[in-house]
Amino acid sequence: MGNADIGLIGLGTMGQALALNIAEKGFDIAVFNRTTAVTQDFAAEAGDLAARITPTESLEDLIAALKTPRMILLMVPAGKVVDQQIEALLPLLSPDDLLIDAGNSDFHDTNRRNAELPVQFLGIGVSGGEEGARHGPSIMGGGSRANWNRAAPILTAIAADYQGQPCADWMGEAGAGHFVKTVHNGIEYADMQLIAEVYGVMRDGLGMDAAAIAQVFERWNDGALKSYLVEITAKVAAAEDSATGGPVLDVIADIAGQKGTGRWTAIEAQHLGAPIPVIDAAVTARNISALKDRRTDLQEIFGPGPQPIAGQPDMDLLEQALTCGKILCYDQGFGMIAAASRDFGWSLNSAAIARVWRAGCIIRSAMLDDMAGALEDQPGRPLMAAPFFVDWLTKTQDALRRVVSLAVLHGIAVPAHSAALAYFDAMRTERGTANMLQGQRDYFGRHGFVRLDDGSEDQHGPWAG
Ligand SMILES: NC(=O)C1=CN([C@@H]2O[C@H](COP(=O)(O)OP(=O)(O)OC[C@H]3O[C@@H](n4cnc5c(N)ncnc54)[C@H](OP(=O)(O)O)[C@@H]3O)[C@@H](O)[C@H]2O)C=CC1
Ligand SMILES: O=C(CO)[C@H](O)[C@H](O)COP(=O)(O)O
Repeated sequence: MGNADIGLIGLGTMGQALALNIAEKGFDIAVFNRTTAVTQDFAAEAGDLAARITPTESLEDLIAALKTPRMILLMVPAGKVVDQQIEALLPLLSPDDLLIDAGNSDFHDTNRRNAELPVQFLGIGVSGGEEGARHGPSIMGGGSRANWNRAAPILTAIAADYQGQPCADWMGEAGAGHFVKTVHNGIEYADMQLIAEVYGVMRDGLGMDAAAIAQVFERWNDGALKSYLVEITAKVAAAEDSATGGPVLDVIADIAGQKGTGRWTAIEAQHLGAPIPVIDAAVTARNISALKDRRTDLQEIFGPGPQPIAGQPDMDLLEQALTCGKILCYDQGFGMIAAASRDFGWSLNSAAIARVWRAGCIIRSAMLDDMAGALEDQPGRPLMAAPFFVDWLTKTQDALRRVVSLAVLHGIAVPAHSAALAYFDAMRTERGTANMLQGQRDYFGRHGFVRLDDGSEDQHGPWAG
């Protein structure tokens, strides 16, 4: 039996940063990577922390380096790689040993692994990118409470700290942690898309250059929108390209990558019947961004969409529209979490989730603390019905309406803002238009409808013949 408190497999961007973080917090860690040279370089560059790190070159050596019962964290790409890695480990493990999958796994896979594996298992969502992993990520745990309690001393020690509280918590059984991380990433996509749309209005509608745009986002980061994403937006906009001397932004191709978690959120929301149109719009916007050739062709046919907006730029209007869109996007994310909690029997605690997202993760923001408070005060109620957010939505909805109108009239695509506004209007409309859908369904398929006047079900209209 070895001395290491935990093992880590996968010394990529996240694995290396997590391993150093774990060592820095005083835990002995043994590490293994498929490519041995990476392990050797990592150990050689670990500096003062090297004393707490045991580099190993085979899974057998890794296992031998660990205290029993063992705890091993996997930080490898999601999907087949996780299954293959687990398969390779299983013959070396005992039933009490605990495997922790810390990558961005599909929560359905985590449900399956949790049910099937002959060892202990946790699926945890880790957010914060490389910097977060190194100095304090946000951690969303899923699996049995007992297994969480086993890993919690290490996971809470390495997590981000929000005013003395660790941003690491148990979300629920089985795949609950990876589910919450998936929704986190869906919100991340939406938050980023809302920001990118405001950038588009500034650049294409108002003719602002990257430096001016950077200054606006920097200022906004002192207000209601204070957040990591707004902070880095200002930095991205301000950065200079060494080759051209111009803004880096101007040389970055307008084609967004995506590894799939935003798409998973959109797909899962459809299964749950949970409306998340801002997240859907953000995923679709990334898909459209990838159709560069088609966009180039169509611009030649129709001419460019965006036209200059005349008049004085009103940055306050944009700030309020972005704030309004953001609140509505989070309302949708927490609505989806509530739907999953009901359907999967997970008892997900929305306020606790908001608390875990307050620091360390990519979507961390000042507003998440207000959200945690609002969700705590009114469990089971939508975020947008909480008095604090009712005030915000009341005072910013007009700006959202005006920015969407201006953008639409000037050919600037703002799908996430438009989706947020349509959601707001639809959600506060008691008498919607689905009576027409029901009439159509009954007309062509005798699907039946409910009568409003007496509540009778499976009624049919007078269209037979
Ligand atoms: N990057 C980020 O910001 C974040 C990433 N994540 C998630 O963390 C996980 C790791 O991401 P990241 O560190 O960025 O990825 P990297 O690509 O930087 O590293 C991948 C690691 O997995 C190992 N690996 C790849 N394929 C295999 C395989 N077939 N068998 C064994 N080992 C393999 C690589 O080893 P080798 O050196 O041999 O190639 C490497 O150590 C992913 O699930 C990702 O989605 C989560 C939050 C944030
Ligand atoms: O999980 C993350 C942040 O929270 C990862 O950075 C993830 O890769 C981001 O998603 P995508 O690559 O699809 O933009």
